Amino acid sequence: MVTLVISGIDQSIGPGDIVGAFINEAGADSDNIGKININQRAKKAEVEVKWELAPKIIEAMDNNQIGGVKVQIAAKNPDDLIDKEIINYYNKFYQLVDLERNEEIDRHKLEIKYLSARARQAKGRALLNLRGKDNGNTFGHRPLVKFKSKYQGEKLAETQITPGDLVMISLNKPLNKNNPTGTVIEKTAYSITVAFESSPPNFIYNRGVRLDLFVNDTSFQRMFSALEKIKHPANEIEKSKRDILLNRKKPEFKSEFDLEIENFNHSQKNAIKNSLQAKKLYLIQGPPGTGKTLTAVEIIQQAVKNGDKVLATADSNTAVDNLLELLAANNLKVIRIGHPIRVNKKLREHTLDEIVLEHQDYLKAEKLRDQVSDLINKQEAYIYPSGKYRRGLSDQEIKNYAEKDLEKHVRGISPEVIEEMASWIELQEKIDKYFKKIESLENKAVEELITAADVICTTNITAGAEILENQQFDLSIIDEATQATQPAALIPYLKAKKTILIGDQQQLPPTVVNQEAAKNGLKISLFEKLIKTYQNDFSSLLKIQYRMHRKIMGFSSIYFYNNYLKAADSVAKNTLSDLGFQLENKSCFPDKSLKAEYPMVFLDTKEMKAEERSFAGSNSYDNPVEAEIVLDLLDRALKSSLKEEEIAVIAAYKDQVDFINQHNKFKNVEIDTVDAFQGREKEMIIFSAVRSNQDNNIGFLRDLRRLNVALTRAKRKMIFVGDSSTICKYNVYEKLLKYIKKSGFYYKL
Ligand SMILES: Nc1ncnc2c1ncn2[C@@H]1O[C@H](COP(=O)(O)OP(=O)(O)OP(=O)(O)O)[C@@H](O)[C@H]1O
Repeated sequence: MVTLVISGIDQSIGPGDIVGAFINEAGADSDNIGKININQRAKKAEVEVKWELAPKIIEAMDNNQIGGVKVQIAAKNPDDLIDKEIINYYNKFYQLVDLERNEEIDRHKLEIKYLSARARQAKGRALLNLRGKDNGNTFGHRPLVKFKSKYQGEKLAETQITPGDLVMISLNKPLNKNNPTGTVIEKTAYSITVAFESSPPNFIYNRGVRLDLFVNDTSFQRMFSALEKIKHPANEIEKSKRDILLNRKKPEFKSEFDLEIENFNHSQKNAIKNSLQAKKLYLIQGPPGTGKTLTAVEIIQQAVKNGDKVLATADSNTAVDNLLELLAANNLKVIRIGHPIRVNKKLREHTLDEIVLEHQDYLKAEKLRDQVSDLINKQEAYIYPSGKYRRGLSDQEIKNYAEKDLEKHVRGISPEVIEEMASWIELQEKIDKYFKKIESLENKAVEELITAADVICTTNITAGAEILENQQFDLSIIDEATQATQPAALIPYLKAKKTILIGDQQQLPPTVVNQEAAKNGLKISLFEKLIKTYQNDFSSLLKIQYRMHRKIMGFSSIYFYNNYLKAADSVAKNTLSDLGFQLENKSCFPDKSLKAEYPMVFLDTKEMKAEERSFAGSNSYDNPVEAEIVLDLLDRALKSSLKEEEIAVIAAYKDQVDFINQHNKFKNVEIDTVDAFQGREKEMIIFSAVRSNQDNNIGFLRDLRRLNVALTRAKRKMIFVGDSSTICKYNVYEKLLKYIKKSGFYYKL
């Protein structure tokens, strides 16, 4: 039941009139109507009606008459009229985003609250005793402030705060909710420069301000806005995309058309063609190295040829830049939107902030800015009409008195002061006009550029930025779609008539910090949700990969891709020997495992004492013996002519990454976690599984998507180091071991 509120009734109206009107005018049945409460004093009545009938009654009765009296009628709670499944979706994701938001805020706030300022500085997440100085404007006239130590010539403390981070500035009260936030755009040993969206409060120029790494709340607000659109779609596009999301409507195809494309393999062509023929939605699953980005760019190019306006997004700035680089190389009219500091330097010329600098209207606005600054200088010569001087006179009154050429004081203000204030006010009026003109010229320039572009390239979150608010697109294409949470991907999804999502649900899902949010569904990407419904009719799989030797690919193909994945001829047989890699034929284990003829290797520590360790208070693990094995392998490989840049070490746990890093002497060998390596590749990868215990506990190695990512980063050689007696108690790892024993090299240390 839904409660409807009828307003405007008078004393003559009783329950019978209401029921009668509902039956006669709205076709209701008396069974559909429940309790009726009339409040004569408030001239209102509350009536319970069946949910299905409520919209019909509102439509028929609002501004209609009951018992000859005109009434208004609406739902007591408008959300009650929305379908349960829509409200449930909205409520669920609203709560999950809220949990995530609070977790991020709490983490920072807790640390700010419980750590002393010095301790937080020592952790690298705060800088103390600073002093801000105006440093002009940059990028679209965002005010810039440069912070240095308040002690002249003193270096800043070591910090993890880097350009692109969001920081909060405070003076004595780091938890005050009105503290301004800004983006770091430059950092040197002596200074850190922050761009603000609007003029920051004056206190930041005091001595002794503090700068803290903080949360980017805008991201969360944009996700909330996208969710609001699910509940209240503002147009047909949002409504139809919402219905597809919730499986209330099928996406459909347009009529067939011929497409001539070269240089793409069969599965790519298929995906491109289907994507172009899809009316509202298409999903492309691209296993590692299968040309997802290249396929996306071809779709965009074809769509633009057909006159479409395209929004191209991904979750991370790096992935957006990858798209941008290819799009720009294909001579498309593309604009990158986002803070230039977060855009790769090579590609900054494509950012809106740079392109706008050449626009006629923007140049005009710049000239006006010069003129306005002259006016501001002039204004300084006059008395500012503060309360003390104006004594309650309004601007207009001051101007009127000045015109009268007064000879006497007014309210104790001398005629000279009145005249000065009037001059100040007149100049201010001119300045305001100039600024209005400047703003409208700048807005016009930005709008013209965005309207004229074929492709707008930005992150999922920034697709929700204000400057794109009124833009609608024919197509939005979301790369890396399995790494974005649903509320983030909904932002570009809801902005276009059609959306193509490209990703791989067999690789790592989005990062979610709040455990409850993760457990309740925030880790399930939009791609993963949609492919469950639309896999058969509206998705394609890319089947040829251009990265790995076929034996490196083999296990992943069998286990994660139903054996559909094939290695392109150009890579299928690539080994380390093609890189001029040579070994002396020694029988030590590193040499044996580095032999080019074995692309896939398992070094088993089960008979060694190679136990994992975990430090109190840490939920991470390291394994010093495995680390030593890894370092031996590195040493040998580099002595045998492999380059440091060609090798990476991936460890399953952060503590192991840190441990290996501490003992590694090769600066350019990258050592990192699986999660950090998603989307990357190297000629050779050494993987340290870390877990080795009596309880066969393998922790988050149980998420097999992590295993899939780890196994698919190497082009020519993949060495797996681990304790089979712990990890191979799990079926997949046992199968992996069997696979390597059969088609690679297995060695018991
Ligand atoms: N049809 C093709 N013919 C030849 N090379 C191709 C083809 N398709 C893709 N490639 C190559 O494969 C490599 C991987 O392509 P791309 O970066 O687009 O893949 P991806 O699926 O996005 O990779 P990742 O899994 O790392 O995200 C690139 O070097 C690309 O040039």
